[in-house]
Amino acid sequence: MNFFKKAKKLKQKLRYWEYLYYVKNEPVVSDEQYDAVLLELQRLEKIYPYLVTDDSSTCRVGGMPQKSFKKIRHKIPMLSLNSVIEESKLIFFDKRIKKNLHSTCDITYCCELKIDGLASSLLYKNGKLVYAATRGDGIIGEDITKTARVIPSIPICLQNYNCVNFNNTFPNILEIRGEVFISKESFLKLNEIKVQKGEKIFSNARNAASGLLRQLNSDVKLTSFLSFYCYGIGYFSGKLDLPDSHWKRLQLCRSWGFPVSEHIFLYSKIDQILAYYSNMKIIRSDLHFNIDGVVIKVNSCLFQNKLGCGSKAPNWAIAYKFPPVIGLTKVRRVAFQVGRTGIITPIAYIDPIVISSVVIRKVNIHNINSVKKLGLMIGDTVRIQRSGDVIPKILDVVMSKRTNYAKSIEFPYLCPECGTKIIARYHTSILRCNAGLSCLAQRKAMFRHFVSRKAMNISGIGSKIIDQLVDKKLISTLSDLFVLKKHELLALNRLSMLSIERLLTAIESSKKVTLARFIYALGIYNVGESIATNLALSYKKFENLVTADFESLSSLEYIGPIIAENIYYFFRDSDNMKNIKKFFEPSIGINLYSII
Ligand SMILES: NC(=O)c1ccc[n+]([C@@H]2O[C@H](COP(=O)([O-])OP(=O)(O)OC[C@H]3O[C@@H](n4cnc5c(N)ncnc54)[C@H](O)[C@@H]3O)[C@@H](O)[C@H]2O)c1
Ligand SMILES: [Zn+2]
Repeated sequence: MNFFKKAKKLKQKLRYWEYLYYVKNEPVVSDEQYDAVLLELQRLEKIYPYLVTDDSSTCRVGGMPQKSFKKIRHKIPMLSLNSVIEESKLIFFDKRIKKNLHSTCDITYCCELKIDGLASSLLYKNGKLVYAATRGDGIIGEDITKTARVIPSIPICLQNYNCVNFNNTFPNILEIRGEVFISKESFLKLNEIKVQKGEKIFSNARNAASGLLRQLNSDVKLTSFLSFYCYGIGYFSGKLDLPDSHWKRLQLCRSWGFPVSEHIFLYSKIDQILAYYSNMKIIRSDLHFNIDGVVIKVNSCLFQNKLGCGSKAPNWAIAYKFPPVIGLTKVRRVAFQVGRTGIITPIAYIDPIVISSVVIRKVNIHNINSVKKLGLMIGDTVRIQRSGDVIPKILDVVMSKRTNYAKSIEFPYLCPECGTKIIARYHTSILRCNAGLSCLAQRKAMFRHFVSRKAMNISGIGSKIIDQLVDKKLISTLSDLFVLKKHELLALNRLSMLSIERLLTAIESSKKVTLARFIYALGIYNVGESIATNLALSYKKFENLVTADFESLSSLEYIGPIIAENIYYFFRDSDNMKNIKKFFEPSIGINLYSII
């Protein structure tokens, strides 16, 4: 692949992940995976500067504002931060600052906690809060004024605590910037409430803060779980001259009533900064909120102005992030789970372990090659990493802790669900039950996928109901779901009349669906959410996709020939087409009302 194509692919991938992370609040990859791809793009763009375009994630603040919100244009852009994990890169940052300021002396830095929440901007006119906005894409943010007014630590009116110098006067216009977050305790409470309500829990505290802050109709009780820390002043105007250093400005903000973290220190020697970082890493677990690193900022506002900003981040600050959290635990058993496409995945059941406030009980090991590579045995102690949000992963086996009782893992020869002989493609490391939809595990998985939130989003129909419906042969092809009758549902265990009514309403309203979701819901092999969205955008109409020839499909940049072939043959299969036709018959009437 030429570099231009490669860069284009990386940009598309990053943009899609950003959409899921910032807009949908549903990341599908870990922060490390995202950062690794961003770094790959950065490297490519450094060697071939002509690859740099305005829409590249290396130049943009990722977080396009959601359509459903009123928009607010920031008075000055709200940027992100460049970040480093290695000590050597932090040292290099200090050197670069000195070089750019033509200084041989030490520079004073204001060192702060990097709170893991959402950047927000609060605008005060003559001391009164007039609006609040998210960072959005850095230029335009989402209007969150209503929600911000309910957050207890956000002052509605500025105060004047111990402020001798400013005589009860405030800037006419003052824009405060800070992080909205949820404390560890409130996060747990919030998820308890969600469990009680039978709703999906938030996967981590940042997600929870983002979810609560960006509610369209804010629930006052839940919103009051949010907190705010101020970390700077954006725009200001009026007669007042503000102090000339970032640290003094933070003190002023504190005196106006804004919460400012206590863990803010001024240092000029790099060794002091490294020690600060190490200390914060130690006290991190005792803090009542999550941090994912520290932020080092040039303290002098004059120097900040001289150093200026790039399109994505200021040149005068850097986030020095903590490495991901790792925990040790034991593997108790390994089960083999049959997925929608018959692929059998080893799942390690572990002694439950809490990492970043989430209990982890099982870890997906993907395929038998990974089991072999890890050299994993039952009873082994393993290191588990849960990077930011998403999926936990076994990093390695702690061999020094292996005992004589460790048992080797037996790979199955028969499908654990239907007993069909497994096609053991050991060379490709994939185990697969080829029984297709006659393997009940696969049929159930197909329905679970179809109703899932990112597909048809039919709430109230969980795995247990699907299992019963399939076992009782009430559904066998996807369209059967739409012709389920009340009396059939009444035959299921534990379903009240009310939940049946709700379920039927959910099924009915799922008929109005976007083309992208519908394509994804069909469960074509290897067509995930991203490819489904791209297919919808490319073909615009379902008929166009159905009739697309192989040349057209394989010319798409975002899929390779194998997926193109899967899609092509999926729509050439007479059973598939028979079922698809049913969706659009008047008795069901699926309505593809928009592309994405
Ligand atoms: N997993 C995914 O799919 C995915 C997708 C997109 C982004 N990400 C993650 O998000 C990161 C980028 O997000 P980002 O642009 O919000 O950057 P960031 O979170 O790495 O850093 C910038 C943000 O830090 C916050 N912050 C906290 N304390 C601060 C302080 N004291 N001073 C100044 N700012 C402070 C502000 O909100 C600021 O906007 C990536 O590095 C990646 O790890 C993950
Ligand atoms: Zn099977």
